[in-house]
Amino acid sequence: MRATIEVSGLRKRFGPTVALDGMSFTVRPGRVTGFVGPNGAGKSTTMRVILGLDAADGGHALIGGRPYRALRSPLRHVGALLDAGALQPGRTARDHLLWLARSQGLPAGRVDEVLERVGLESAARRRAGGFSLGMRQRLGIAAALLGDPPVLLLDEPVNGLDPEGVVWMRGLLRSLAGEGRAVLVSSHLMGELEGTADHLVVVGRGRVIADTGVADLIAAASRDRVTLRTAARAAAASALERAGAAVAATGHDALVVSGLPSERVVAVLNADGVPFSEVAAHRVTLEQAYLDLTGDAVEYRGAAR
Ligand SMILES: Nc1ncnc2c1ncn2[C@@H]1O[C@H](COP(=O)(O)OP(=O)(O)OP(=O)(O)O)[C@@H](O)[C@H]1O
Repeated sequence: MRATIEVSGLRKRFGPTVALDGMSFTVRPGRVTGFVGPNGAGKSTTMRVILGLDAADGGHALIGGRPYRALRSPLRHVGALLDAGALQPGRTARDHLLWLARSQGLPAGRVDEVLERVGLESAARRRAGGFSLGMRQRLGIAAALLGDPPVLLLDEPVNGLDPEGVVWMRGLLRSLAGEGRAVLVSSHLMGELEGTADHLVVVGRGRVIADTGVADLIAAASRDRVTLRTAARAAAASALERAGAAVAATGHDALVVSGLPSERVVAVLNADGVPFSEVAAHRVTLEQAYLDLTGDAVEYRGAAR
């Protein structure tokens, strides 16, 4: 089976609310694709439609070329973490996974493998009802991995994880993609995705705003941004603003200058006799690049009501 998710022209309304308005993108194997956008942009609805939990009004969503409902033994094709709270609190972690394996015709031997992979071996015989949110997330991931699927969909997997758990999750997602799986991860934490995702699908108001490599997005947003070190911050800022740049202070002797290439920044400062000690290319964070993309576009926020 091909390790891909293809979403094409999905439309979905909830009464007067347009949740999906022509959502289209492809998740490719061997990389982590971040799925991001403001609250209400349609991320969860898209994931639910991919997994056959919601029916779309139009368009289609395919896993390895087939709709979810046409998959036999779906856990072998796609693993999902949508709601880590959805488990029987009285069951032990191991029994929960054994029940799931049995119901899907998967070998019971997989249960101990996935418990080890998510670091829950020592808690395997404890009742899941007493698990912390982080442990529930790990158990949810274990369930998603039970069928060794080539495609994974994870909704906010770092939610509720402590810093150690976040580092662990990042490593796990990287290694799952390294094994050639297609990994789609929704998140609100851009800082997290910066260290994890190779690719980003940015959505707003039920459709795709940008479908881009993380490195390309950061490079594009960093273009014409320089960091300037100067003891004469006020004089530098006014000279550069007169030349058309936007200037922001980032430290007692540092400015970030946007809108002018570094050679122009140097020329403007020299022409005004403003001293400086350093002009360097500025690399924006993924969060800043994302805000550049979505921040000024009110139309991308929320769904039409
Ligand atoms: N079952 C439902 N009934 C009514 N409206 C719904 C339902 N599910 C989603 N919506 C609406 O559809 C739109 C898209 O919601 P969705 O949960 O897919 O967005 P999201 O991008 O996942 O948001 P968040 O980041 O807050 O999780 C929102 O306006 C939401 O209120």
